[in-house]
Amino acid sequence: MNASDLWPLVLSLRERAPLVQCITNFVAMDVTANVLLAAGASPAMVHATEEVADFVQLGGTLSINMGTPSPDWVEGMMAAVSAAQTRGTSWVLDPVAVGATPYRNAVAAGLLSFDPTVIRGNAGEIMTLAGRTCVTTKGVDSTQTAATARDAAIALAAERRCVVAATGEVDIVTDGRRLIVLGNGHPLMTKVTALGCSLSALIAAFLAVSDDPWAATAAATAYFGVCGELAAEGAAGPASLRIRLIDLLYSLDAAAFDQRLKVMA
Ligand SMILES: Nc1ncnc2c1ncn2[C@@H]1O[C@H](COP(=O)(O)OP(=O)(O)OP(=O)(O)O)[C@@H](O)[C@H]1O
Ligand SMILES: Cc1ncsc1CCO
Ligand SMILES: [Mg+2]
Repeated sequence: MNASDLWPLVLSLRERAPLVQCITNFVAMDVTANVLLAAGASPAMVHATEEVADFVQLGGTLSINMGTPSPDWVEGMMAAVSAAQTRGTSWVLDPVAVGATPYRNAVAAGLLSFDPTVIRGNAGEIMTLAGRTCVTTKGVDSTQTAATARDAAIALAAERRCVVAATGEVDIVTDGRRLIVLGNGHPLMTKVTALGCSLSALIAAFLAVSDDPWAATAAATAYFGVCGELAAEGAAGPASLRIRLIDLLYSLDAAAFDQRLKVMA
């Protein structure tokens, strides 16, 4: 995998503007919708139990994020993933802070039973889902490095027959057989909330433009990492990083992507 394998998916996304249905948390909604629009996708934040299954029939992909769960929202998530499974819709699970509380663990287990196409989490979340740790997550932020999560990510992907992305200082994307390690991004990205949540939704957008969920997840993660790194380098702090990231997702060109992409393995 290199830039010339991944970049065509970025172009497809910009050309095709796929619909991405998101049930995400209160913190992430605005930045997620803006990230998707800047990258060329068409976001819809739709969570009411009464309409989520009908919305799935419109033919978009789906991103489910359990960052601020409550019973009525979880009911909507379950109705959406059930409809997605029946229709064969590709969907992404972001298991925010799984391991932190019994409630979150139960929500994650319920969602997992509907076979996500991709699970994207930080290292602590991926290790928890793989049964490698008890409570090592510090709320929504990870206390683990993605490199530590490598074996857990492979095991989880194989067990669940899905793609797993474990993000952090390096990003690992695996389907249990194939593995790519991406070295882009910047530590300042951890000072902006919900960038991981936004990446999960961006992965859902890329799922719409590729038949290979592993390649789609790698492309989304690489593109986001390169844009985040470039955004951080010119930023005065977290707030300007956020704005610059949205601009770069909109304007990044093939030459800059090619020059910056760090495929480490
Ligand atoms: N130390 C770091 N160095 C470089 N890039 C990083 C670092 N930590 C996170 N990133 C990048 O930030 C983005 C979000 O990943 P992260 O693992 O922080 O998600 P998260 O913990 O789920 O975030 P959130 O819950 O706030 O949405 C990814 O693109 C990742 O590569
Ligand atoms: C800060 C925060 N709290 C619940 S979800 C969320 C966004 C980052 O995951
Ligand atoms: Mg997260």
